[in-house]
Amino acid sequence: MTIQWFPGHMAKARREVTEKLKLVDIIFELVDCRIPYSSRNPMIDEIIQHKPRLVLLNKADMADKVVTREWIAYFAVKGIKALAINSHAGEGMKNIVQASNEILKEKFDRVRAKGVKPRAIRAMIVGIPNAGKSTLINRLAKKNIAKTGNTPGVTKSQQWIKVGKEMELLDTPGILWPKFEDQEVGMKLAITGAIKDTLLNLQDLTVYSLRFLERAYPDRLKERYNLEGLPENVVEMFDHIGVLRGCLMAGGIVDYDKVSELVIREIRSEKFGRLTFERPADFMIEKE
Ligand SMILES: Nc1nc2c(ncn2[C@@H]2O[C@H](COP(=O)(O)OP(=O)(O)OP(=O)(O)O)[C@@H](O)[C@H]2O)c(=O)[nH]1
Repeated sequence: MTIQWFPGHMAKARREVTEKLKLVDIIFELVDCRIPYSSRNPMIDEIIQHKPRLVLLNKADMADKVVTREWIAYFAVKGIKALAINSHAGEGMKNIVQASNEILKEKFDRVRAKGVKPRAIRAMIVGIPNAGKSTLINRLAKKNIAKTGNTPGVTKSQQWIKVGKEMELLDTPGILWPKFEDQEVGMKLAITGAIKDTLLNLQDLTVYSLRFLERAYPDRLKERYNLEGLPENVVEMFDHIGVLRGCLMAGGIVDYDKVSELVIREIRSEKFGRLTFERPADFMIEKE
């Protein structure tokens, strides 16, 4: 199921998150570590306002480690604590509890100062479809409560899940829409699997991805496709890959659809190693 983000659905999603905000002390804003800008909801600051938040850079196992550190520093400059996590393998889970305690320390110290023993921290996860919300809930809960899937939009219908003694997590995450109006953002959402390929032209996505690799990871691209230099024209690159990998039609003509499927599959299956599709330096002047 793909969520259709019509204006009515956006308003409903916003209302639901705003309602749940009242129940919690802290928001876990889950984003994809490979696209920390593009996988954020465009209205997130306005929606969560002054509620304390922790940004969780999920799928860090697939992202470029060097760039991940840059993103953590970028958020720190904005006064926002960000952590790299891998919900799939359960890496970074303890850090989430620890960081939440630190963020809420003043608030809970005030309660303690009145002689009252503070209750557990209440948290909720907010993110765009396919960010890994259900996977993270299951990891924090240490058992399979939420339903997961690799198709965007499977998270369904609330109770509190205990995360150790110190935290309680809402079992239903807040699902918000991505910034898909921007075509480049759309490309990055598609290449990381946050939106379905069928929403875009696969050859366009491949051209975008090859240009990205040329710019950001030229050596990996050259090595993968035995390229001595980088062709000036992207069609030449398609032809080269097509011949090299046998993506041909009758008569030896290169099949651009097959080349596209191959390149996209290889990027997604980490044949180019860990990739991050955007760097904080690109966003120093806020686009929002
Ligand atoms: N490699 C890797 N994969 C992850 C990680 N977290 C989640 N995934 C995968 O990402 C896909 C989406 O995860 P879900 O937990 O279903 O995402 P969701 O945000 O609940 O998705 P919706 O229900 O669409 O809102 C699944 O295939 C997960 O296995 C991670 O840290 N690393």
